[in-house]
Amino acid sequence: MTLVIGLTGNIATGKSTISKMFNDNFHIPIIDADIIAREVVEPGEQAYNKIVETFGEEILDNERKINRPFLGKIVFSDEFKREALNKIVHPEVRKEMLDKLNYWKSQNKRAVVLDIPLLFENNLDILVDKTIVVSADTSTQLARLVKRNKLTEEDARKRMEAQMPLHVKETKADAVIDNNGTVENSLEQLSEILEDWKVL
Ligand SMILES: CC(C)(COP(=O)(O)OP(=O)(O)OC[C@H]1O[C@@H](n2cnc3c(N)ncnc32)[C@H](O)[C@@H]1O)[C@@H](O)C(=O)NCCC(=O)NCCS
Ligand SMILES: Nc1ncnc2c1ncn2[C@@H]1O[C@H](COP(=O)(O)OP(=O)(O)OP(=O)(O)O)[C@@H](O)[C@H]1O
Repeated sequence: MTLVIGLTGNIATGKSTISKMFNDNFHIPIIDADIIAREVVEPGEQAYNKIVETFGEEILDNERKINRPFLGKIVFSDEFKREALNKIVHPEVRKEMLDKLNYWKSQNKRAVVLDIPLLFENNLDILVDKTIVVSADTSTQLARLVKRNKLTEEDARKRMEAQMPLHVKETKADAVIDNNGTVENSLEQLSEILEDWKVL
């Protein structure tokens, strides 16, 4: 039996940093919703065409690819526009994730990780056996987001507000990793969780 672990957290709390540990330290495969969400909107894909129809050609860059920072600014300032984008992208992401999950299950992997930022918002926790939330204080989250995405503080806050509050996610999770400290400290927490769940 493959243990399916759902990994989530809010933007810039460190979910990708923890996700990488599953592969690098424990050889557990990861299915990353953010990566799939990029692949399904490449030029020529069905979702790409629908996005251009809905948002217009002004969201394309000079290579006719989607200008992600620009589209981000639009959808994180308007929840109806965000909903419209989600409606186009999420079904495609879900399909791909399920295909990949079935593949890893067929390989009899002891565990597999579904790395999904909107796991609880979209009720995708029904797909997994256990959930882990990666947590960080709001101030840490904001600082990491401003630095990494080169956003203004106002734009960063808008992105943070587009997600379910972290403290609510924490109450829904089977385990929480406090990622305010060092990366090494978070690795120790992850290792303990996996030992607890008899994955190691
Ligand atoms: C708006 C877009 C173009 C911005 O792209 P950008 O490269 O700047 O960000 P990226 O995709 O790397 O996402 C960064 C983080 O933003 C948050 N986020 C992304 N989309 C959403 C959303 N629709 N609602 C809430 N939070 C979101 C997540 O925490 C994610 O990890 C892009 O995020 C997108 O297409 N979003 C819709 C699809 C989606 O929901 N993806 C998330 C996983 S399925
Ligand atoms: N424990 C830590 N100490 C210092 N910096 C960290 C730590 N964890 C993550 N970071 C940094 O914070 C930023 C956000 O981390 P990461 O990309 O892992 O977050 P994320 O939750 O996956 O974000 P997103 O939801 O946007 O995909 C990155 O620049 C990362 O290098």
